[in-house]
Amino acid sequence: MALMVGARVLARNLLRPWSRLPDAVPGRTGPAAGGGDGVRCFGSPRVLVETDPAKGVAVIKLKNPPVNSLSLEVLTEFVISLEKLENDKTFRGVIVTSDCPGIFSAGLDLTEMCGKSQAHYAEYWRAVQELWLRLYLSNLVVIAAINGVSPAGGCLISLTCDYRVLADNPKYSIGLNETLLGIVAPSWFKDTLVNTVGHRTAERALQLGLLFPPAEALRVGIVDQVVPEDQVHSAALSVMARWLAIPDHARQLTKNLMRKPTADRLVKQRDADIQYFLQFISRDSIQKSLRVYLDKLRQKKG
Ligand SMILES: CCCC/C=C/CC(=O)SCCNC(=O)CCNC(=O)[C@H](O)C(C)(C)COP(=O)(O)OP(=O)(O)OC[C@H]1O[C@@H](n2cnc3c(N)ncnc32)[C@H](O)[C@@H]1OP(=O)(O)O
Repeated sequence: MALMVGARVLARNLLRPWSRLPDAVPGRTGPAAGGGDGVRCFGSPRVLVETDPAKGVAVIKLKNPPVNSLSLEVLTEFVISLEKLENDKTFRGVIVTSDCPGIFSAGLDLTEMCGKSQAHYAEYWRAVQELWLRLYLSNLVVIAAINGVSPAGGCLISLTCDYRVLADNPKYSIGLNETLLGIVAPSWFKDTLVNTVGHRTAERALQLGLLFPPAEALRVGIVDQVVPEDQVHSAALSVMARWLAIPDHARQLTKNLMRKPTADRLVKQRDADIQYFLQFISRDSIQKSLRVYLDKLRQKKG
């Protein structure tokens, strides 16, 4: 029942025409919209989309202050934005970045996984799965312009992209640090990391919950390029041009060839994966670990 409710809510959100999103920001054009002539902006307050139809490129900027945690709303709005871009033949590539200074994304929203109902957990997890599947198999060229720290779910978003550019700032670490929270990265998080850095590096990184600073992130291959902070966007655009020089059909089929077997493993057992998540996240010991971790984050300021 919980699964049906979750699926219904997500389906309703996904099918909702863009213009009727409650928070939709009307399209703006031109320099005032934050770009040069012809740059159009649309999106929702938490997921901004700037498009440059002439270049066929869009920029998705996560804007969920203070830390761009991936709440249910963010996940849903992200999927809707991506779907809208994919359905518009004008666009061939998208850059994913952050509008929150110093933070790419703090990962999954811990408050969505703590002290909530089973129905909520199911709905939330289905939304996490949906975003991963959409990004991982997107027909668009997807480049991550990582302009801030990127733990756990933030790292996962980057790993689904075709190429990762990281800003060279020692504070901007990236990795799947789930074990540090006393939780376990699901198998498809693990698969995404293994496909990027190889088995041994992934095993060590996952067990130790490693967060790699830029130079090390480049060395192990969790990112493809490290550039000065003020060049992240221009570097992402240069990389995009290179990827867009390849004929779409050949690149898309090749991407599918490389990624479909991994995605299919989740697609074939989505409901079982949700059930596993429900059982895991509902355990008293896991809820306690998450509460302790959240309290520690909150007390940091005091
Ligand atoms: C089968 C189960 C699998 C589950 C998989 C989970 C994958 C995940 O993604 S779990 C999330 C893992 N994320 C993290 O470990 C990151 C935690 N956050 C941080 O380390 C820091 O916040 C930061 C380095 C990202 C930013 O540090 P900064 O000093 O700028 O900000 P803070 O003062 O720490 O935080 C501000 C504010 O935001 C709250 N917050 C931080 N992270 C999260 C989060 N992931 N979810 C929800 N809320 C978060 C933090 O508690 C502060 O809240 P208050 O303003 O209320 O104190």
